[in-house]
Amino acid sequence: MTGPSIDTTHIPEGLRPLMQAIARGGAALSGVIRRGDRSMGAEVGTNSDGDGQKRLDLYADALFLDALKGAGLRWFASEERDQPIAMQPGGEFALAIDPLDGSSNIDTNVSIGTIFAIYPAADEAGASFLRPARDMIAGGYIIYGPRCCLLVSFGDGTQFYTLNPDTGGFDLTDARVEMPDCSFEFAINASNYRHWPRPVRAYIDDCLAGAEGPRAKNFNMRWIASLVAEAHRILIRGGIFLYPADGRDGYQNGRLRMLYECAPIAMLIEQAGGRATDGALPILDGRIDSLHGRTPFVFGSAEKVDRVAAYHDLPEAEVSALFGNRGLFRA
Ligand SMILES: O=P(O)(O)OC[C@H]1O[C@](O)(COP(=O)(O)O)[C@@H](O)[C@@H]1O
Ligand SMILES: [Mg+2]
Ligand SMILES: [Mg+2]
Repeated sequence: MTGPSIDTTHIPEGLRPLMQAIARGGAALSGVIRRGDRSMGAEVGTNSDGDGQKRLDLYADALFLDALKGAGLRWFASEERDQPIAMQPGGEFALAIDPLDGSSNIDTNVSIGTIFAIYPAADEAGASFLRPARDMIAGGYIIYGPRCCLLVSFGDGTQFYTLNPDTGGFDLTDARVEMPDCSFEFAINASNYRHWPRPVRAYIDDCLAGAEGPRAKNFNMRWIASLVAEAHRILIRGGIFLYPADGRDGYQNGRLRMLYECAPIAMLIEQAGGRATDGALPILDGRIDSLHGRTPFVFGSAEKVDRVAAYHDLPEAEVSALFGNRGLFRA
């Protein structure tokens, strides 16, 4: 793939070819999404984890695999593939990707995205990916919304780029995003309330109790069902996102994947001044032990994420108390 890509002024030199390839892939995918071929939302298979795959999931996976050829990658791991793929033998980097995040929104023209994490390559694919999340060299996402934007962190702040429709390249919008916290919004799939662990129920109960409850504040709720879109909103105006473990079969570690969903989003959020945990411990302190492994995920404004962790430390009597009696958490 050739053509315009991304303003490289703030991108570390060694990562420029790879970031240019990712940007070209993202711009190309954005064009396909904009054209709106309705067959892209069709269910065409299932991945190794049993998740349904839409035509656009597989199209995006193939598109990025092709776009990243010759960009210094040794290993390519994708949500849509059972095993990593070997790329250039001398490549310096290993890239894990969720090529199309938020697939349930394809048909409805709601924002969807791509998430990626870049690690230093080891001789084996396993050693490249199954390592502490803090080894990540870069984490980022592309959001295909009313505007197409690319956010990336190389470990020194979070950078924000916007696709320029006139040039087809990504222009720098903000070299260092700082997440404000002007929002009392939480994002969680509330239909799973009955399956949540008690500390999560207690936290949400207290938000729902509003001005009359222990938080003494009215909260607002959002659930887009596209992790990238929730992350983008929270980076722009603050708030909190939770996808906890729950009692449903197969949800003992929640729904979201550590390698190519939670770890890169956690890096972007931390680097913008926020916090990202599994409910208690920082995601980036976690160690990935299987390619498609899941983790409970809580991220957003530091104070809100810390408060969720504190609910996990509450004595059982406090967690079970009706919100009005949860004395420790009066605003
Ligand atoms: O349908 P649910 O359970 O609310 O889950 C929504 C979550 O699932 C996801 O769509 C999973 O990602 P994929 O679409 O890449 O499988 C997230 O983007 C989103 O946060
Ligand atoms: Mg996803
Ligand atoms: Mg996906």
